[in-house]
Amino acid sequence: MTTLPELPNYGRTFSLMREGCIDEWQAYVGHPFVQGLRDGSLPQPAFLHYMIQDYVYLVHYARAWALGVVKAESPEEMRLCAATVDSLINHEFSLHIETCAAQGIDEQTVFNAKEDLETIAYTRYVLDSGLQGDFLDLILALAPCAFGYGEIGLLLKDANYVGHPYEKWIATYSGDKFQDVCVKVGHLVDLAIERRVGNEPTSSPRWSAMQARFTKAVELESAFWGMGLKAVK
Ligand SMILES: Cc1ncc(C[n+]2csc(CCO)c2C)c(N)n1
Repeated sequence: MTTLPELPNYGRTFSLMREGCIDEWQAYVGHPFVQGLRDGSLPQPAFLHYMIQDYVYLVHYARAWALGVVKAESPEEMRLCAATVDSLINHEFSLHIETCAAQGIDEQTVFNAKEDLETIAYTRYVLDSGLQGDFLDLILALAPCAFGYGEIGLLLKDANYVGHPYEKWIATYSGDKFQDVCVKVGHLVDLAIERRVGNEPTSSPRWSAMQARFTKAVELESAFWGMGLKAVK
């Protein structure tokens, strides 16, 4: 795995939280599944299993952003969450639907796929963060998804080529459109924190719980990659 020329610029919270769980973070973005995507050695059945579970993940992830609309406390927060729900449901499932369709699996079948434990654990953790907590708890559980795949996209970009077995996947996450989403999510998280805990968030009594919320989602991302690899063992 090559090292990043510099850290992606997804905002202040991203840098702080990433540093606050650097071991868990590196296990996530440098996972053997990601190495296999990079060099193309990941077996196709593992990728397909992951993509089916990831479709189910995205369905619940969209539900969690919809909960963000419910929990928002400013017009800007509400609009950003509503726009994310729209873009997830109406646009971002296409990579998954196309990958599965190429293997003869239609969308309804994927929608009804039996969930692996790792999928249940991660998605329900995120939803419960929003149900039990406030908007900030929810957004901190949602954030590692965007930031991590954004960083992975940049790490894998130079390994991509026409005809790479995972060309589309790498192109999706390293592309400008997705990188822009990460910047927007980063901005939303920074604003959400400023509004609720102020300009010196690390001095807030809430900081350690906030970091723990983020770190748990990072660990659940690693477990999700592990689920993909287990499918072929
Ligand atoms: C397990 C898992 N984690 C992260 C992503 C990446 N992702 C999915 S939707 C989206 C947009 C964020 O608003 C991002 C970054 C994924 N596909 N699967």
